[in-house]
Amino acid sequence: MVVNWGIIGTGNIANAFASALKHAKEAKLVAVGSRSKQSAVKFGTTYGIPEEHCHPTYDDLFSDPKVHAVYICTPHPYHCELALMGAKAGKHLLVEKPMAMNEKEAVQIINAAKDNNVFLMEGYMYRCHPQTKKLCEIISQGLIGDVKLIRANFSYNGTSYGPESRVWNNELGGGALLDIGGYPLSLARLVAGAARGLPFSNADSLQATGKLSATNVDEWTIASLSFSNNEIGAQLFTGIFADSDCTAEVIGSEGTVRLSSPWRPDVPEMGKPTIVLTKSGEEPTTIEDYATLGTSIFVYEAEEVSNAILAGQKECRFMTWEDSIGQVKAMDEWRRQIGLKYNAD
Ligand SMILES: NC(=O)C1=CN([C@@H]2O[C@H](COP(=O)(O)OP(=O)(O)OC[C@H]3O[C@@H](n4cnc5c(N)ncnc54)[C@H](OP(=O)(O)O)[C@@H]3O)[C@@H](O)[C@H]2O)C=CC1
Ligand SMILES: O=C1OC[C@@H](O)[C@H](O)[C@H]1O
Repeated sequence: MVVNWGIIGTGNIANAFASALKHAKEAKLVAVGSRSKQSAVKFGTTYGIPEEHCHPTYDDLFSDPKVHAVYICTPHPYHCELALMGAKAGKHLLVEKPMAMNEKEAVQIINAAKDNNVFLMEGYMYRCHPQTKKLCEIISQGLIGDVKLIRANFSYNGTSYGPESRVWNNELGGGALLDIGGYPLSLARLVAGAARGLPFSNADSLQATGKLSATNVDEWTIASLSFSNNEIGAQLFTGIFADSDCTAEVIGSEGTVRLSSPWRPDVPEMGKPTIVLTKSGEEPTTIEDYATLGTSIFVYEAEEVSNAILAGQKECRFMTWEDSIGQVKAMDEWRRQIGLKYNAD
C-alpha cells in the first residue's frame, strides 16, 4: 500500500517535497493543483504527473479521487481555507508551517480534521528528522543533567527579495516569526517537554521585542521564555535582515548539547550538521551518526506521515494537534507584544 499524494502550490517548497517523494517509501506523487493549468503542467512534467492530474485550480485537486493526502504549501494566509476544503473533501493533510495565522484558525482546522476523520499535521519537518530524535534522547536520558537554558536561532538574509515577495508582504503573512521564528520556538517547547518526559511543554511566560519593517512585517524579533515554574529559560532569535547563526544549544546542570544545524541538517549550505555533547569536566563528544546525511529532510517527513496514514492514525507523533495549539498560542502572544498584525486577526 502507498499513499497517493497531491500538492497544492508549485513554489519553492513544493519542488523540494515533490523531489523527496521520489525517494520516500509508501508514498507516491500523483497530482498537483495550481492557480493555473500552465504551472500545474510545468510542475507535473518535472515530476512525472500525467496531464489529467495537473489541475488548474486547487478545488480540482481536492476533487481528484486518486489523491489520498494533500501537501498544502501556499503562503501562510491561504493554509486555513485550503485545509478546511481538503478536510471536507476527505483528504489527509500535511499543512506547511505555520499551519494557521492564529489560534482561531488552528482550532478551525483541527476541528475540521476531527469532523472529517482525516490525518492532519503542521509541517515542522525537522521534528521528523533523526537528529531531533537524538537531541530528545540526550535530554530525556539526563546526559546534561537538569535542563536550565535553551538558546535557538533561525535567520537569513532576505533583503534581496522584493517588497512584494511573501516574506516582506504583510498580506502574504510575511516576516521572520511566522516564516522561521516558529522553529526555535517549537524546539524550545520540545526540549522543555523532553526534560520532563513529555512530548512538548508550553511556556509559563514570554517576553518579546522586535522591529517591524516599512512593509509592516517583523524584520527581527527576540523572545525570552520561561518553562516549568521558571526552572527552564529560553532565549530565541529570528530575523530576515541578515545571515546569522542558525543553531540550537541546551545548557544543563551537568553539561551542554549544541546542534550546529538544527533546522535543515540535510542542506550542506547550512553547515555541517553535528551534535556536540559536552559533559561538565569532560572533553566534547561529536555525534554525527544519527542520520543518513544527504537524505532530504522531507523524505523523513513524507515517510512519517505516509506511515501514520496507512496505520489509520490521525496525528503525527512528533507534532500533535495539541502541540500545534500550544505553538500558535505562543506565536499569537509573541506577535501581540511586538505589535505584528495580519488580516486574519
Ligand atoms: N518546511 C520548510 O522547510 C519550508 C516551508 N515553507 C512554507 O511553505 C509555504 C510556501 O512557501 P514557499 O514555497 O517558499 O513559497 P513560494 O512563494 O515559493 O510558493 C508558494 C506557492 O503558493 C501558490 N500561491 C497561492 N496563492 C499565492 C499568492 N497570492 N502569492 C504567491 N503564491 C501563491 C503559488 O503556486 P501556484 O501558482 O502554482 O498556485 C506559489 O508558487 C509557506 O507557508 C512557508 O512557511 C517554505 C519553505 C521551507
Ligand atoms: O520554513 C522555512 O525554512 C527555510 C526558509 O528558507 C524558508 O523561508 C522557510 O519558509
